[in-house]
Amino acid sequence: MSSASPVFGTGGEGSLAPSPPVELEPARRLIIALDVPTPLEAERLVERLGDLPVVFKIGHQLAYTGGLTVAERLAKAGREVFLDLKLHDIPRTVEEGVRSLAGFGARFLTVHAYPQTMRAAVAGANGSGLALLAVTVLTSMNDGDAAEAGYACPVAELARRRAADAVAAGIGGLVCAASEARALREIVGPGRALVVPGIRPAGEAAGDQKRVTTPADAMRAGADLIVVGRPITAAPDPLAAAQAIIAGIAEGAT
Ligand SMILES: O=C(O)c1cc(=O)[nH]c(=O)n1[C@@H]1O[C@H](COP(=O)(O)O)[C@@H](O)[C@H]1O
Repeated sequence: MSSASPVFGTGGEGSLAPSPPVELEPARRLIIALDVPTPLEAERLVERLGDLPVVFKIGHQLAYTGGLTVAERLAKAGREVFLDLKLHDIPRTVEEGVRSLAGFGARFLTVHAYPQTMRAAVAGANGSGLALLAVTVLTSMNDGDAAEAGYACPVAELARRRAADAVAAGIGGLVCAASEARALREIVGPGRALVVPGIRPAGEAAGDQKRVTTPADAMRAGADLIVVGRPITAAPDPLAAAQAIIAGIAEGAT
């Protein structure tokens, strides 16, 4: 296992192999969402966070203003990078898109948990170091939102179904809410990463998130890594906010 893959080994299939999780220091379990408008602001934020060995996530907001270049620079500097592009398209487009993204040196890439999409992504990532994470049900959704989108089952059941589909497709990890983490662990076993967004330190505004949990509770529920955006990016002192969250990770992991 290389130092660039501290959580789980790569399966050589573009996914994470079901191997035992490795002990990780708490900071390595924190994924910070660089949800800012420009590469310059992203780089300033990274600088303010100093040498904390966190994972940096680049999503839609930053990717469309040059964020892939930021990803490449961070990866070249030895930082862990997560491309959160949530791919979902016809199989060929997904497979070739993943193949193109494999060149940026990122460690993680998200796709939506549709069987056809996941199989195509696994094919595209084959032979690269890119670990695929399938987004089960967005943490901004509750049962009412799932019904509005045409799903006849609660989000917890939809997440379970998608987790099973992800295992069948050979995907190595899932993005899920902490409320589903225990049930999904039963489905995916110990070797696949559970990545949990919707994290709010006690007392912080949920904003558009509907299935939220504190850092410590997410770890207690079985998260391998947690994703945090606004509680850090909007904090007056992002480094202090990140350190408080890392303390919560350590508390929940013991
Ligand atoms: O894939 C993700 O990272 C993701 C999945 C999900 O279900 N919910 C979710 O919030 N995210 C991402 O996690 C981050 C959460 O940001 P905050 O709500 O600001 O902490 C955002 O970048 C979202 O795009």
